[in-house]
Amino acid sequence: MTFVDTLDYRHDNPECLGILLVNLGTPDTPSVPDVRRYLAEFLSDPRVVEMARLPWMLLLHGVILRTRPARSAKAYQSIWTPEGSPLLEISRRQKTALQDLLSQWFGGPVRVALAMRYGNPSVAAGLAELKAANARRVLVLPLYPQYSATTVGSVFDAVTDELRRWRWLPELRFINQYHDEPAYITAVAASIRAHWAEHGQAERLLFSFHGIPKEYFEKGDPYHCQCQKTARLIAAELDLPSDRWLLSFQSRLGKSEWLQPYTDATLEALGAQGIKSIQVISPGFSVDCLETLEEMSIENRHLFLEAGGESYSYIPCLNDNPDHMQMLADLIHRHCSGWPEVQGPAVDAAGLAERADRARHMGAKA
Ligand SMILES: C=CC1=C(C)c2cc3[nH]c(cc4nc(cc5[nH]c(cc1n2)c(C)c5CCC(=O)O)C(CCC(=O)O)=C4C)c(C)c3C=C
Ligand SMILES: [Fe+2]
Ligand SMILES: [Fe+2]
Repeated sequence: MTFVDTLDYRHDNPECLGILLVNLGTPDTPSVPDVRRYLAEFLSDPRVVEMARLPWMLLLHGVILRTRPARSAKAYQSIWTPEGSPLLEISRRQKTALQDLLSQWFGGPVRVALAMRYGNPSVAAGLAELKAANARRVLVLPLYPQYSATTVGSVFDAVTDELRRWRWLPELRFINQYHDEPAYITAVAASIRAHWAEHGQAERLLFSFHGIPKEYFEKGDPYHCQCQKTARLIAAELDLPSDRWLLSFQSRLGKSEWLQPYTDATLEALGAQGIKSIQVISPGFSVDCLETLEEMSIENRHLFLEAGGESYSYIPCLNDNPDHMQMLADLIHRHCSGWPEVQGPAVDAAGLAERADRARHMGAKA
């Protein structure tokens, strides 16, 4: 076994705190070969598809990777921007904003790196960036508000698989979820209120979360419960009565049953029941991506309008808005408590409260 070494080790190398942000990942380009490469990595992950390996690999390589990439590439092409994939581009902006905030907040040097669970920049590259900065302590933040083994569990696997190869391990902490963080709930509720202020309130508000196979939930994945709680807390923060909002699960893949109710069927049913206006939001995604910009914003709009609905609006993810960045910086700050770089003159409670006020003010203007 050869390990990843630290050949430039010196006693007086300055240390820093490392923050590794990890999101799902995206193809390098929306071309069919790049989408196929990305899907092959994604769908080979046993956290994502738990089927027995041999039959699944035969099905994946024999059927799915011959058909799905063309369809998915078309969907990616419809959302691709001059800067590239929205998921990666917005994640980069989040990284820059968090680097700025945390550099001000922490008493010592801090380095924020961005990684994608599948595709690029890889988890190994993100960890290598932190290693090059001599991060002796690393906090991993998977950018998923709700825990699922398919997402957060898989980030843990990727991080630990890479670190198993290192000679000198950093101290490691791992954020598991933030589905009921008060500042997260408040930030999502504020984005809904801002949408209402501009466009008025629809008859229904639909919270749509990415689905997972129902079997995973039955085996103890807490994702379903955390989605329910997120939605309930946001509705409570908005004083929205229970008959005005609904929760559903989107993006089902394959033939097995996933978490119900499904978003597409819910929208069709609402249209058929005579509901004319709906606003939809996806509080399970940290940034806008294929699943929100194409599926929620374009495809599902057609379903609702064809079913008799008249007005459909998609409320964007929090992305890099200041409330969101403030909330994530605060989450990181708390999870780093006790580590040497966190102490020091840069942070005290009054300073933090003042910064929170400033960020809220910026958010109100944005
Ligand atoms: C087979 C299984 C899948 C499971 C389980 C799953 C869970 C899951 N995914 C997200 C977040 C995202 N998924 C995205 C795209 C995407 N998801 C799957 C499959 C599963 N996801 C596929 C095959 C794809 C690729 C696109 C396609 O071919 O349909 C994305 C968007 C990526 C982008 O580039 O924009 C996100 C984000 C969560 C949160 C989750 C479980 C909780
Ligand atoms: Fe997915
Ligand atoms: Fe539940």
